[in-house]
Amino acid sequence: MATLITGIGELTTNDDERGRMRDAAVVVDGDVIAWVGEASAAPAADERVDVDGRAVLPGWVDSHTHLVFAGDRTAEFEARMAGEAYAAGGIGVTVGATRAATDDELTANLDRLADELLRGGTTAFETKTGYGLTVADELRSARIAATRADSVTFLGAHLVPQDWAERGGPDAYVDLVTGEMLAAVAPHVEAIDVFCERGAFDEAQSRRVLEAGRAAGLALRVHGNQLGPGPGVRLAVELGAASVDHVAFIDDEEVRMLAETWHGGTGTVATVLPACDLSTRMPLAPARRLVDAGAVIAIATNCNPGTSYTTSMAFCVATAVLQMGLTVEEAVRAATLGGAVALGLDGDESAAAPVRAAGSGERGVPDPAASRAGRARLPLGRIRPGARADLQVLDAPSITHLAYRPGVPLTSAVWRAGARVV
Ligand SMILES: N=CN[C@@H](CCC(=O)O)C(=O)O
Ligand SMILES: [Zn+2]
Repeated sequence: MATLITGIGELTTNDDERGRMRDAAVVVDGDVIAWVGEASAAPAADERVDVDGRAVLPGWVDSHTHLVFAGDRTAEFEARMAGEAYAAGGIGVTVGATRAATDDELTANLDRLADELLRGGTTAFETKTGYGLTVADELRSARIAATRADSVTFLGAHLVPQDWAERGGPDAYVDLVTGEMLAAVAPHVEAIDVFCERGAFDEAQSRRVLEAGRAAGLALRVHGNQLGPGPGVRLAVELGAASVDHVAFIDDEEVRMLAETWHGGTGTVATVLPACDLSTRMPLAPARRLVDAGAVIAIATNCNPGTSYTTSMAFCVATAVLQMGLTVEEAVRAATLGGAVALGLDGDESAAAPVRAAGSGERGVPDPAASRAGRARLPLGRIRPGARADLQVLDAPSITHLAYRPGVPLTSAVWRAGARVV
């Protein structure tokens, strides 16, 4: 059934050919965008929805979340607001609660947060394992994640579990992550990630994890330069990662390296996580410097109970404009198309492929076994014919109101894969 969405005062397409349009209309047919143009030239459709001059933009694509977890870290947050610094060890609190939770409890929590994302206009999201840290718990986390996420990332290298201190320590745990754990989880995920940071995994351990993931045909992601300067950005660029995330402590040379990855058509996305920077009282990632240098950025929530317990992409976009110096257009593009590019789901050759042969500039061919069931992937992040029909309506005349009226829930209607869900 085809639906004509008309009366669009301002349409943000992210499509280089169409840009931002006034007095526009969109036809949704099945799960795809079938037509985009001037409302006055719109074709007939089975159903008609008039948004009465409101702004329409693509659904948010949240490319960095940790939604398979149990428990709460309010006490840690209160201590942080009283001056205590964030430390990776807090992850262990959530690991304990997650291991103790049933599948139903983890699924219910994921559903609660996925529904919250949707109500806020997020029509596609990635989520990670990483609070199980045993083969069985990482495998069940990946399976539960796959029930709702558009992309799943294996983060067995999130923290060295306490019980490994006397079982050979970090290197022995990395043997498990890159061996039995990866073999079990790889068929259920699209990417592998590592927390390359003091208190988590060092450069050599991170390299081992990423190289094992690449050999399994997975896309690479890195939690890098979050708590201080470190090897994460350089490692991500060297190994052809799809994204390096956090990048709060990054120097001019690392900014240049990230921008340079895009000179050959593919590249490593720099994902900024504003809500996490604020919640951990860390410096905000230099999004303005990254964009000015020609890097491709994404904005994501990093929703997790430890450092960023929010599902609001609108809050992250407003913060990116008000505090990180981005224009509204840049922030909206980073929170939609940027996320899609980071996930290799924007449908364009220019995107970071799920797997990129390191250093060669060539695209690796994703190992079909590495992505779940080889599901057909409609392009995300743009409103143009052939894209998945993911769009949101703002109760506002323009996207500027996302920053002009920060904290106000402006998303008033959402279509996901052609179905109206809000
Ligand atoms: N830094 C690593 N992982 C999460 C934090 C996880 C936690 O503290 O529970 C992050 O991206 O911020
Ligand atoms: Zn994270």
